[in-house]
Amino acid sequence: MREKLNIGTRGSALALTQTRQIAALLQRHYPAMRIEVVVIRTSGDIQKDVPLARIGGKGLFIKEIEEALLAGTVDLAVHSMKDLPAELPEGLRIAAVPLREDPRDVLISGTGLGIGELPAGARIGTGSLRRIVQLSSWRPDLEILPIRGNLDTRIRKVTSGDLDGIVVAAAGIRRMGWAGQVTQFIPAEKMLPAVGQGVLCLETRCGEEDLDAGLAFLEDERTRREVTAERAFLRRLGGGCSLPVAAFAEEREGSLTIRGLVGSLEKGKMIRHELQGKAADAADLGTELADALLDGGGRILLSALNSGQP
Ligand SMILES: NCc1[nH]cc(CCC(=O)O)c1CC(=O)O
Repeated sequence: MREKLNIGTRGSALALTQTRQIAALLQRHYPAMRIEVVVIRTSGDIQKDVPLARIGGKGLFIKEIEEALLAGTVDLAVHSMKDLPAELPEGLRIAAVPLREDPRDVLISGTGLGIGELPAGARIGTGSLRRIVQLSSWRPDLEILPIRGNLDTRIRKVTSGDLDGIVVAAAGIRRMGWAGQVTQFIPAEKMLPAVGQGVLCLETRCGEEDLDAGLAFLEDERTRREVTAERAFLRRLGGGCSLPVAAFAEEREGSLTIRGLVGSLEKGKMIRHELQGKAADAADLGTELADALLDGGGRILLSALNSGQP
């Protein structure tokens, strides 16, 4: 392995925690290596107050980090897989996919009541179309309010009483060591996770085989196949993280089950589908699931979304 490694990351508390965890694993594996964490500001960090669904671009938390990779300023980038668009820029690759953290969403509520028990009109914060669609299908009587910002500022909206609850990813909460604040771990049946949720992505430049070989000890092959299926699904739908779509693959004993969902702007309306097949055919299963959803009404839902009609 190399003598020196520059790792690029966003500067949010969660991104830094994730990156430092990877850096610590690398340092333990390569005690003599000099590792530097380089913080890079991304467009997503700069445009802090604009709802993500409105900015709508793909890879807002990624772009500047990928530019630094391509320019050689950093040799490795650590991202949340969920923030990574389906298509990678020419010249970059996913070198390693570590073991998936908890893929579920969680509710943090001030009163300790779960989604099923919240009173009508309870004010719940989330900016993600995927969560809005599934929440309003489950509990059309809740008031859903857009929020953005880092995890700690979101949690403060609950402790201050501004909101009755927020829905965020379990993985971020667990990595920060805040699982004690969770009111409810929401089962995937009720809230299908985003493509890649709970997974980290180690991205490098193509053609640096020594580096990729040196990172291989961090790879979890099962997580890689699950993410391969989910990202093939996303690619077929043409998506980034701002579409109201969800997909969640789970591998057991060589068999892969992938569940997908496409939502609409019409309150609570969504379509779901599920496929099972050989784990070795992960990418094909994801693509097939996307086609089944597109043909089963998803194409109309997504085109209405692009034209701004409900
Ligand atoms: N930029 C949003 C984002 N990207 C990754 C995570 C959580 C960690 C993960 O899913 O791996 C979050 C925050 C959230 O959705 O609560």
